[in-house]
Amino acid sequence: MASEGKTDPPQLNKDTSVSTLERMKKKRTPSVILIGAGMAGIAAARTLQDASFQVVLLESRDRIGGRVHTDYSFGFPVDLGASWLHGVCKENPLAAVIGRLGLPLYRTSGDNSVLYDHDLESYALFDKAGNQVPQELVTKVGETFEHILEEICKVRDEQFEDMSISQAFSIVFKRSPELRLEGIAHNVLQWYLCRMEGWFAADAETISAKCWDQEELLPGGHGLMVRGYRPVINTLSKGLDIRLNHRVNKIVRRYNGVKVTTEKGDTFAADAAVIALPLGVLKSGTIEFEPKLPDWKQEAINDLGVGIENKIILNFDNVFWPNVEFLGVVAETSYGCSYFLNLHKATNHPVLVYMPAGQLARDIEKMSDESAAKFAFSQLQKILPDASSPIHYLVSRWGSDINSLGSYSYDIVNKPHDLYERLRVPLDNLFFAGEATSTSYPGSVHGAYSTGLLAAEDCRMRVLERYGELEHEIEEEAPASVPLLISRM
Ligand SMILES: Cc1cc2nc3c(=O)[nH]c(=O)nc-3n(C[C@H](O)[C@H](O)[C@H](O)COP(=O)(O)OP(=O)(O)OC[C@H]3O[C@@H](n4cnc5c(N)ncnc54)[C@H](O)[C@@H]3O)c2cc1C
Repeated sequence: MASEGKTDPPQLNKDTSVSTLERMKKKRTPSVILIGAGMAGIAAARTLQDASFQVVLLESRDRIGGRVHTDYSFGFPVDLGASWLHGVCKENPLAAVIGRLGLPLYRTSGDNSVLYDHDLESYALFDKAGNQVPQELVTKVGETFEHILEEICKVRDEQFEDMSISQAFSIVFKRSPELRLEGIAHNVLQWYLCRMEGWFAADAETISAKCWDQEELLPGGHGLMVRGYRPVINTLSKGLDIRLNHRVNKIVRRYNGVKVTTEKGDTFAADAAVIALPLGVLKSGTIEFEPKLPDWKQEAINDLGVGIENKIILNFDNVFWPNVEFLGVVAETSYGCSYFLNLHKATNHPVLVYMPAGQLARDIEKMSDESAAKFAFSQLQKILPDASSPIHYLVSRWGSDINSLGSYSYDIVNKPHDLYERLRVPLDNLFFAGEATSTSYPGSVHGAYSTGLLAAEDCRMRVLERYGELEHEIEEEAPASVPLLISRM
């Protein structure tokens, strides 16, 4: 049992007879400690509790959900963290939960598109003087941007060494000077780059050209969770033993179990632990592991990238902007560009969401909330000089929040894509989950969810195997054995 206090899991004496041992094995309920009550930790806890494990979930914040954070202070839900379901299709690991809850989705893009694709989305882009960029030009530059990305794939396939997306851009421009656009078209191209940087929460100078497209894109396009992500978290966490304000700072692993200690000195012991902490927290070195993590695991933590994207949510008393999904300001550099998601389209509430990423997000985090909101509003005034001031605002700080220390993971230049898998691989009775352990869907909610399920299953198998219960389970549940398909006799 995972118990608070200074208890270790039961130790077996050397002279324990086999029959006593057998009885102990049968009597004990397998136990697990989950660390981090984000989507991954909650998914793992739910699965293990449903598999009759004794479960305790330790969470450092005074709330659950982690980087899923729906705020209700405006009188309606708005997401400060994740807000899209990437891949509105039945193959999405979260589709069943979302479907069962009847939660509405608002699609902002079509099949097989990443967020910076232009199809199906409606944009209104403006220059710094407030002149709207003609729509044909926006579409045309969008096509050029896609063409450049195709050329980037050719360039990187020819080279052994990795390079950044911005280096790859330069090579493509040298080879095909006609793709290097001028004037306002150049600025629109920078805006597309700015959207791409938002997707990775990182600057083009750091994103790997070899790996930028390695994640798996589910079909169905991207759907905004109209009522926020919170109902999903609430449903999955029902009935779990969650201890809020429990910041873990030490994890000890022994052959017969794990011991987890919090900042306040509370100790929990169990057969196994699932670590579902953000990559940024693991990178910070604030969690002591005993014994130390092996080099290959520590390298995965060090070498995976973690980017920053934030949201500055502006609530107005009326809608005075065009009826499009995205409003954007184009500029000479991607750093100078900006965009707003028009939540009014999806939710009917007069809300615009400003979303800076990479260095810009880092710079804005240095400001007070008030200054950050003013900055976002000043960007809006470039488009609409007569814009009325927001009545409320919310500002996220995912980069400096000690509970996240970053928004989500991405592939940095010169580092292999298999780092996600290395981060996931268990160490004895320690299992790892979280978006940064997902090779297929890193940086997403459904990715975090599926890693939680996977870690739970690995944990269940290992712990039950240890107690010899897996054999019984298999005997009981699958009496008629199905022959294995063996291709070589
Ligand atoms: C601004 C933003 C926008 C995003 N947009 C989208 C989107 O539209 N769609 C999408 O699919 N994904 C999006 N994402 C990514 C998505 O939110 C994450 O991939 C996912 O929520 C991560 O879940 P997780 O369980 O891996 O980590 P987390 O949700 O971060 O959970 C980890 C938990 O560990 C806790 N913790 C930290 N330190 C400790 C400690 N020492 N002891 C105990 N607990 C600790 C944290 O408080 C947290 O609750 C976005 C993220 C951000 C920040």
